[in-house]
Amino acid sequence: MCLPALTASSAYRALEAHAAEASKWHMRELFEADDGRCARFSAEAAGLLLDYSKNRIGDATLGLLMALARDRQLEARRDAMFAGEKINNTEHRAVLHTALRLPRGRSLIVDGQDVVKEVHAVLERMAAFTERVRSGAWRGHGGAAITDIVNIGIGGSDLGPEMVCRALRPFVHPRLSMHFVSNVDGHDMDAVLARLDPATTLFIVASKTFTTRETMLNAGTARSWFLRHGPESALAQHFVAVSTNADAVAAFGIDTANMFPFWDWVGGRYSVWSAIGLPVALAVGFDRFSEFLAGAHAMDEHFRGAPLERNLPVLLGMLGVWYRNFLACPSISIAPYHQDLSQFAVYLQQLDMESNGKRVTRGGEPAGVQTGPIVWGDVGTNGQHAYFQLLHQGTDVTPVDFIAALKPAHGLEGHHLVLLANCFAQAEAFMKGKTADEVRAELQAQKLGSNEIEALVPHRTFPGNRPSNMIVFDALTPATLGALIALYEHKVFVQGTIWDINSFDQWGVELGKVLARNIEAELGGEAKPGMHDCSTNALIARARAAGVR
Ligand SMILES: O=P(O)(O)OC[C@H]1O[C@H](O)[C@H](O)[C@@H](O)[C@@H]1O
Repeated sequence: MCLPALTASSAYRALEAHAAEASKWHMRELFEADDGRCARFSAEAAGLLLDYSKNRIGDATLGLLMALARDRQLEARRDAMFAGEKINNTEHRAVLHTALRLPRGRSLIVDGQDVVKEVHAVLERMAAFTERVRSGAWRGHGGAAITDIVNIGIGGSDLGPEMVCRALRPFVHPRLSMHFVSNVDGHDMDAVLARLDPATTLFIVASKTFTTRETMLNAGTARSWFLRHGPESALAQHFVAVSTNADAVAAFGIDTANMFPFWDWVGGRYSVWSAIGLPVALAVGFDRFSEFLAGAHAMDEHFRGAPLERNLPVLLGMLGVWYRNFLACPSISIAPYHQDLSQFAVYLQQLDMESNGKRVTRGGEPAGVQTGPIVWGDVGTNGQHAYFQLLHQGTDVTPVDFIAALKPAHGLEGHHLVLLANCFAQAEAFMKGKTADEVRAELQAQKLGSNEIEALVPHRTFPGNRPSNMIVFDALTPATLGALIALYEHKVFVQGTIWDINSFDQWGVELGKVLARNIEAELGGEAKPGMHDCSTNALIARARAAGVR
């Protein structure tokens, strides 16, 4: 079932040899020599255009990358995921976020159950519930319509719905304010509760396991706060749950009639398409939520059916492999030139780094090559005035994904033109750079003396040859956003397949959780301070002395 070592594959070795050659190329020259480069290195699907021409590649590079993808059985692996095979081998689970966006009427049998039927049964309940809340038919205990919705969840039970609600801001119901509390830090809950009227607030407790310490503590605090203002009999009007764990939901005191289920084959970081997306459906309405699912489904169909050479997730994924494994790039930066995508990089951090931050293969052998990159970024143009300096002139090469909508959702004159100009200019500057001769000519025109010119030349020279992808779409709609997220989900899958790692478990988050439980008991005085290292012991003692509780 596991693949042979990646470095042993002839396609990998051919790419190593090719990289030695390709690292001598400069993209400026590649563009000068080839007018057809942009047309050849662009592809379109599900409303997204991917222009990947500003990458350090030639036709041979792509040929070799696709050979590597085939060598790693990408198509068979992809089909196994879509078919519901238990590809999450350390948890013996299928990986079926793609089934969450299958249209009604399709069928997919997993363990004897038609998962599409189950999915649509929950979607129908979500549709009915969201309609009642949005229309005002669902009322708080004082008889008034809901005005504020607070999602309490963390990780995959927070990042997806929060990012999507922000991204679809222009579509949000005018009566509804959306809030997201994730951090166990009481400052988070405190700041949100201070703005709420308990009589018109609806809490969604969202947790796949319904055991996550942060979420349970925050949910308990929210419930106590509510009970200080409203009767216990009204809890059901103000608390609903989203989970796979009905017993724990009932034990918490939420009527399971007010629980929206999902399934163990939905990974937390892939769950925004499930009932975890309830805040999205409430905010923008069920029809828009359906469009969001349809956009992702369109990308699924593309990923399943398009030839590898024209396949957006495959291209994005294999370009990432090229930089990670052959050109030694440790991180990638995400630059959405769209304020409503302000949470997109944070969302991708969990999607990518929790999926591919693995050091062993599915068979438990050392991965043997670098795996998932560090993912970071922020919206443009803000990033330009913060960290783009390092991207232009730092010692590491960081590939950038630019993301831009051609049409804004606002009518403010002039802004969008300046925004897009900056986006395109940054990508051009990364690619072209500025040579020493260009700097000299510029400074001579300013009549600087030759000594000063020579002193400034190294500082003002840009090496260029810095890669970027440009992802462009017409406007940020539910459908486009669905396609965009699915594009990155499948990109992560492509890379996990090449590296032969399990992209769908996350054992790395466990150790800290266990240690925190121990220290929690010690800080609370329920357990004697344990035999930690002297640093941890001293920190515990200091916090106890400060009276932490
Ligand atoms: O939804 P929950 O079960 O509360 O889990 C919330 C999050 O916490 C875990 O520690 C995992 O790292 C995440 O993958 C998950 O999304």
